[in-house]
Amino acid sequence: MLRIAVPNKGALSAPASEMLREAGYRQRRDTRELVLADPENDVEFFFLRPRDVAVYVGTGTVDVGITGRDLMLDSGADAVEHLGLGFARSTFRYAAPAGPGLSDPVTQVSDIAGRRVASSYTTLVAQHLAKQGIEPAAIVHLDGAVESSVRLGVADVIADVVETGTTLRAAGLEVFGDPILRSEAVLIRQSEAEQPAGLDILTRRLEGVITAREYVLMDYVVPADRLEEAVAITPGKESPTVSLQHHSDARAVRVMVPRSATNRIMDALYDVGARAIIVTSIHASRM
Ligand SMILES: Nc1ncnc2c1ncn2[C@@H]1O[C@H](COP(=O)(O)OP(=O)(O)OP(=O)(O)O)[C@@H](O)[C@H]1O
Ligand SMILES: O=P(O)(O)OC[C@H]1O[C@H](OP(=O)(O)OP(=O)(O)O)[C@H](O)[C@@H]1O
Ligand SMILES: [Mg+2]
Repeated sequence: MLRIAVPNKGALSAPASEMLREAGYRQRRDTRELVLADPENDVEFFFLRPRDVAVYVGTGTVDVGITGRDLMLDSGADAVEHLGLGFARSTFRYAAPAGPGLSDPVTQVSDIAGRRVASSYTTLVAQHLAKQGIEPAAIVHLDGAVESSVRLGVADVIADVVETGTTLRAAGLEVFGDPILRSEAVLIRQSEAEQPAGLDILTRRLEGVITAREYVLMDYVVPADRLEEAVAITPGKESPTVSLQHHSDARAVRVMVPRSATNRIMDALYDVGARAIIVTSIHASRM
């Protein structure tokens, strides 16, 4: 039975369970449940703190887990990324007070030398600064609400998860330097261990959900002499399916296109003479 760790709280918890449910697995109804067996699919779920998922996977106590790339790297656990899951995307960045009237502002990474940095991801920060030869005065570990640390006087700079930037702005902070890391939810497994039985099925199922989320199905009709132009716009994941229209010699095309580009592609297809362009959501897929 494949043992899968899933975050029990926080930003990753609901979308992780949602993805597993879409992939056909049982998920808990009550957030206090800590273990859930799904014998039909030969898997067992362990609901653990997001930070602890990599620790359990790294020691082999569970076979695989869902966590954030940032959390996995910060944990130092003996685990590797098996599959990017495409949700909980964020950046991990430095930020400091900004604006006119600051006597000695921090505006670039080298300015961190001699200052105090607060973060929940102190291993990531220490590694990043060490690599650049920058010595901070201190790296202060906080559990959360790191954005408040500067105002409250325990740090001069923070390194934290940024998605929309709303939390930073509310705290009067501004990012500086390049992102330390781009993160998303990932499925992880132990580094050197043999692939556990059942992981291939879980992987295909999750990939199926990701594809169904990222792509739509597009159908259109195009005059035969413009087919090549249309296919150049919609090359598909592998290749489009082209058939003959029944009452004319126009071509009917069915192809997968990235959901985010749907309208741009429809405009471009229209310009090369395609009509009856219809977009359909993909409910499930196995590529
Ligand atoms: N606003 C956000 N947008 C996208 N991803 C986020 C956001 N906040 C956190 N994450 C991601 O979620 C993971 C951390 O989750 P979360 O913040 O729930 O854990 P935690 O801070 O350790 O736990 P908690 O805050 O519940 O004590 C990281 O991978 C992080 O990149
Ligand atoms: O850029 P934004 O869209 O504002 O999102 C980023 C914020 O979301 C997370 O906080 P969370 O809610 O997990 O609280 P925490 O800091 O207490 O962990 C993260 O730690 C940032 O504070
Ligand atoms: Mg958090």
